[in-house]
Amino acid sequence: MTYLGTQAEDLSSPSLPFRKICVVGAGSWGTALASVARSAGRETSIWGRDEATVEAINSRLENPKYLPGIPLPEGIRATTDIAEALDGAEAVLLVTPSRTLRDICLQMRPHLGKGVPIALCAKGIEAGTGCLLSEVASEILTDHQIGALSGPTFASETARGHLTAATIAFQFSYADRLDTASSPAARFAVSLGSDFFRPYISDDLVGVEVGGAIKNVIAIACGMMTGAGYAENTRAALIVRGMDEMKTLADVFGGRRETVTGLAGAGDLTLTCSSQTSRNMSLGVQLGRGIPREHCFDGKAVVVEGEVNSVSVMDLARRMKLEMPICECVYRILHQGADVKETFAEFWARPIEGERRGLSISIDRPVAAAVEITQ
Ligand SMILES: NC(=O)C1=CN([C@@H]2O[C@H](COP(=O)(O)OP(=O)(O)OC[C@H]3O[C@@H](n4cnc5c(N)ncnc54)[C@H](O)[C@@H]3O)[C@@H](O)[C@H]2O)C=CC1
Ligand SMILES: O=C(CO)COP(=O)(O)O
Repeated sequence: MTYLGTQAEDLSSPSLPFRKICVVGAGSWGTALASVARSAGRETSIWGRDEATVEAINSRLENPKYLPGIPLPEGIRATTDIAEALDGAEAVLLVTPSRTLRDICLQMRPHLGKGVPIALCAKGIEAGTGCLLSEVASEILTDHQIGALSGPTFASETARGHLTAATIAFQFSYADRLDTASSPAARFAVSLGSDFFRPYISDDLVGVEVGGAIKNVIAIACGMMTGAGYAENTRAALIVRGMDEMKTLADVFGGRRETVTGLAGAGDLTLTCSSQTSRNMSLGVQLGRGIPREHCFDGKAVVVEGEVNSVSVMDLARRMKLEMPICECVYRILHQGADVKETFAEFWARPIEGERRGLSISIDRPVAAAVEITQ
């Protein structure tokens, strides 16, 4: 089996799949991942806090609240009891929204088996502390290896069995490097891989997490500009300038730029900025069309990670004196009442600058042209 390294290595021991995987969180992505694990042949449990959802998964093989009409494979055991869900689990996929992470880790801690690795599947940066989610989890679950699973993965598509690729990242310990096949990343990959789900392995946890956290904020920006009438050229430009902001943050945390151009960075950014299946993009489109926030999604509460995370990202950017102008536009519109059209008009009228950071050029534009945008 060949996994990591610049030279292909032949590993004598094959990776051992986890016997039982516990998915914590029975929303759309948690349910889709339980389906992935079960379809790959794993014993699979899923913990959810909603009795009705748990009951429906067990009795009807469906999650009517989050993935209505999508059949789940037989044999997923759903429960509202976290101790029962974690009992005997050799690995955990943690799939509740980013703001709940600290609390869920504390709930899980007494029930986790010794050394069970945990892959975080939420996307974000903790509000207040500016910590990556892996830093939060590592602080609480000190005896467990913490990694992340991320990539261009709409839950409804994955659950329907559409081919999906994702990155599974864990920092590699010295022992992992000696025996790559036994590393948590490799074991998660062989445990989840199937004819429709293709995991790629990475040892750049930070790069993967930064990609996931920033892409949602940029997707809101793309949505806002689409809703406000900007065209495809502008959206493509925004995606790539957004990737530049990912690189800025990856540099600060010690992530790799090549990860930013991989599945969990460019891949997820492209997906999320191209489709209103994305809740982040969709929120942006609605706001760009002038729909007040309280009326977006017909007034329903929907998890929009980029909305909360624009606060933590900007907080971090300010503290570290980083320039992240697109994230700043989103923050100002969402949280300071700035106008969508005026804010993005100002953004595109910034002084001319080098495409690459570090190429130190800043030229004031000679003419301030007023451009009327039409749909
Ligand atoms: N839906 C998708 O396509 C994908 C989502 N993600 C990420 O997965 C994470 C979860 O999102 P979704 O599953 O989409 O959300 P969702 O809205 O479909 O479900 C949220 C789930 O979290 C639970 N929850 C909410 N607050 C909780 C709390 N305080 N304690 C315990 N459970 C709580 C809800 O009961 C529900 O089961 C997010 O960070 C999202 O960015 C990542 C990849 C794909
Ligand atoms: O992360 C996702 C796809 O990879 C889901 O995006 P949304 O949270 O915007 O729906």
